Amino acid sequence: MHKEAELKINAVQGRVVVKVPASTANMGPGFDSLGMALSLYAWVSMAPAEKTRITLFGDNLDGVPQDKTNLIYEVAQSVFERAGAEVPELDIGIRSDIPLTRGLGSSASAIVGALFAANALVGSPLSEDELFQMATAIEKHPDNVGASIFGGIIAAAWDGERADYVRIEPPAGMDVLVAIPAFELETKKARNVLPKTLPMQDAVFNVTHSSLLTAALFSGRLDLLGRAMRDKMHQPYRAALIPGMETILKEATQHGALGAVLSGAGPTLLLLARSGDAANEGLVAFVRDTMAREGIDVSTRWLEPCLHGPRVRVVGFDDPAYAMEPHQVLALAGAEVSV
Ligand SMILES: Nc1ncnc2c1ncn2[C@@H]1O[C@H](COP(=O)(O)OP(=O)(O)OP(=O)(O)O)[C@@H](O)[C@H]1O
Ligand SMILES: N[C@@H](CCO)C(=O)O
Repeated sequence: MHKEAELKINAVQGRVVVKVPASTANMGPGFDSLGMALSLYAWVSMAPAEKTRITLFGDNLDGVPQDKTNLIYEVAQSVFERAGAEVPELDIGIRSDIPLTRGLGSSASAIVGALFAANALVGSPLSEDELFQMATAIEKHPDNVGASIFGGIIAAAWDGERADYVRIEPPAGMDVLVAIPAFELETKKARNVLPKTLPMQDAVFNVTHSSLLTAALFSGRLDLLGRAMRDKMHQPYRAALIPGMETILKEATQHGALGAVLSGAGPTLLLLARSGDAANEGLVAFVRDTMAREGIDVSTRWLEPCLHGPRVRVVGFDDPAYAMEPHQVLALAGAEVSV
């Protein structure tokens, strides 16, 4: 049992609300390593209860379980177990602007939201690093969870036992265009199409380009992104699952993008562009037209890198918001950018 937890169990008398950013993983060649937090969010509210209740809020959570098989409930229990606390019944509210199974880190945001909410609920006995280690062990790749926890860009490596990372401040003046196809693609399916081994020359291509990309991001060399974001490890194998992707990745820089990649395991495509560039409208049209020619409905959205990780707010018993239903607290949280 975690000693501090013995003293602090149920230290929070109220409801915890956590706001977590979405994330994009890989950034092209940095497979399972490079991630960036995005200005799109999910919220988790959590309070002890007599009987478990899980309330879903918004349009993006269709099919998410509302019983104890829910990912957020399960992850919360792993925090209590680690901390030596017992909170078997929970009142959980979930709201998400991050579409599920689209390559924008919805599962990572749920895991991170659950870890931070449960930890806060029992008095924060686990450090940020412990939460990052747990998140990585659950999600299996640190790029999404690292970005959601630390914000900005992270370069991470996990050897199956410990994950290490360095956070990079995103270069200024860079906007993010996401093109989200109307169809779902589970990470599991998109990993199953990858080969078990790679030709040496492709492995070398990825190591060199991932290093170049990390250094370019670190030093603000936006001019290098188009070439540095090329990949031979996963995108060529996943292209068959996402009609239009190959053309967009190949031609995006001719339409003004700094670089273009598959976001995480897809199917969302992510394009980096200079903020306020006159070419940006044309870039959106190029992406939409290319996908339309393949018969794919796509919704496009401009985002920014998110510079922070989870925002945690405790709604105490005397807070008027405490009497609200979880979804009302989450509606409130959605309106309050400071949460
Ligand atoms: N807020 C949530 N609450 C509970 N479960 C969730 C939540 N968000 C995501 N999940 C679970 O995660 C699954 C999606 O995970 P998956 O890894 O396939 O996609 P993703 O995380 O959106 O994409 P990627 O990992 O490529 O960025 C959902 O089907 C659901 O089971
Ligand atoms: N790095 C992972 C991200 C998915 O969560 C992949 O591309 O499979």
